Amino acid sequence: MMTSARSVALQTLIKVLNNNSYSNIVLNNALEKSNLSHTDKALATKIVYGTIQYKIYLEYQLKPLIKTRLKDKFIKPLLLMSAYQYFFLEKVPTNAIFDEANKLAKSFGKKNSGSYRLVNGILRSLDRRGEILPQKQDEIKYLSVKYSYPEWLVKYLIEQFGSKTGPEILESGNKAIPVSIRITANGQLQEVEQALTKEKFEYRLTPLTDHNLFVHPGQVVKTDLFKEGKITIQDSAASLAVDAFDFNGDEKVLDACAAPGGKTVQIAEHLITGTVTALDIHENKLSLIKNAAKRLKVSEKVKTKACDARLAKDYFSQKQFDKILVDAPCSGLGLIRRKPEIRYEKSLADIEHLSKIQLDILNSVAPLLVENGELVYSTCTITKQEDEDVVENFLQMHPDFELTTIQVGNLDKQKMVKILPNQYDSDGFFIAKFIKRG
Ligand SMILES: C[S@@+](CC[C@H](N)C(=O)[O-])C[C@H]1O[C@@H](n2cnc3c(N)ncnc32)[C@H](O)[C@@H]1O
Repeated sequence: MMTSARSVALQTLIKVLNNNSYSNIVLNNALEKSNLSHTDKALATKIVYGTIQYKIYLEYQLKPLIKTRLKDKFIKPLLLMSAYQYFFLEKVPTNAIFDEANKLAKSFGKKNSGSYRLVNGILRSLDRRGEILPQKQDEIKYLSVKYSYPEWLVKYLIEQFGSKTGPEILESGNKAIPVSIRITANGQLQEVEQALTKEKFEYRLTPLTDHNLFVHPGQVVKTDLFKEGKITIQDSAASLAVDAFDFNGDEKVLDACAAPGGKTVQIAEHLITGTVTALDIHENKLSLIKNAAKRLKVSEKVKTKACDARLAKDYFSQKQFDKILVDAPCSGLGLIRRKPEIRYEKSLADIEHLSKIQLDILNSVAPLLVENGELVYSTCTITKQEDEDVVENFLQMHPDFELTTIQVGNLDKQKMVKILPNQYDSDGFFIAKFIKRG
């Protein structure tokens, strides 16, 4: 079988769309096995993620044109990825897309199966007809197809954020992601800027913080700056959660949901004699935290432990920690730009279920905090149930805790920080800070 960017994309999409395999794992395996050039790998990646991202839109375009049952399991993924290129890759000429689709249909299909003619016919009809969208009056259906999100999620975001911001959030989830790096305590802005310039990276400060830069191209992991722990990859909004603490440097800190350790190391950078205990429910993820700590040269300040944070109160004594971070497991709806599948995988039931876990974790760690200690709660989602409602429920259950205002990064002082993904070229993120009063 031939190996080309599109054949790798098709093999990947067959597994992802038919078997629900994880796109990043299947794609990385396929790319590693291939001998594609850097440019072809980039094209295969774009086609795979773009097709998944726009699946609802593409299915809507193709459905009226598919008049027979598609027996071969490669046909639907091939039609979807061809339609993706047709509608979204402006630089690729239509004939090239269709010729490639024909070649793939011939090579993936059984001999004399007619798949090739079927694919060719459907794509030619698509070209004759062009884009279709539902009536604008049917707002939910229209936005669902236009931006390719399930209808429940469109409805949910419109209800929460209104008819202006809701669609802006949907649109932002389809935009390309600029890679954000954080300059660590080992680096200095000027030094990092000089090294990036020397290595021909473009960069600019992020609007949210002065310690994060957007860099292009994003492959900074091979630079000495990264290897020496002077920079790390971290979203600018996510980097604000740790900024919400007021550190002295001698604190005992608990990071209750820590892997892969992005915030654990950030906490450790603020500590001189203090330590941070990093928990994660998945033991196999602890090595990620240890590796991050080693690279950032903070290993001696970081302890790791496999532990369900809902049971933390059984493992640690009361008032043992001066500061606690709960960067909770969440629906991740602030990360849609990075993870195209999230929009199809999550449901309202998941949001409800996660909000219970979040509250359980907060309840479990609350007794471990000293009087006047700081508890920061953060999520990379934007749902009220997982953000503001969890805060409110926690406050009701713990009259000894009070919500305190936060001033982080370049944002004004506010009661709780809610960053929407359409605002600052960052992930959607939420931060609340409590002080424990006696
Ligand atoms: C949002 S991620 C944390 C990201 C991390 N703080 C960072 O900045 O790199 C949430 C983490 O919580 C872990 N987790 C999920 N449920 C947990 C639980 N009950 N107790 C502890 N960790 C949990 C997940 O394995 C995941 O690694």
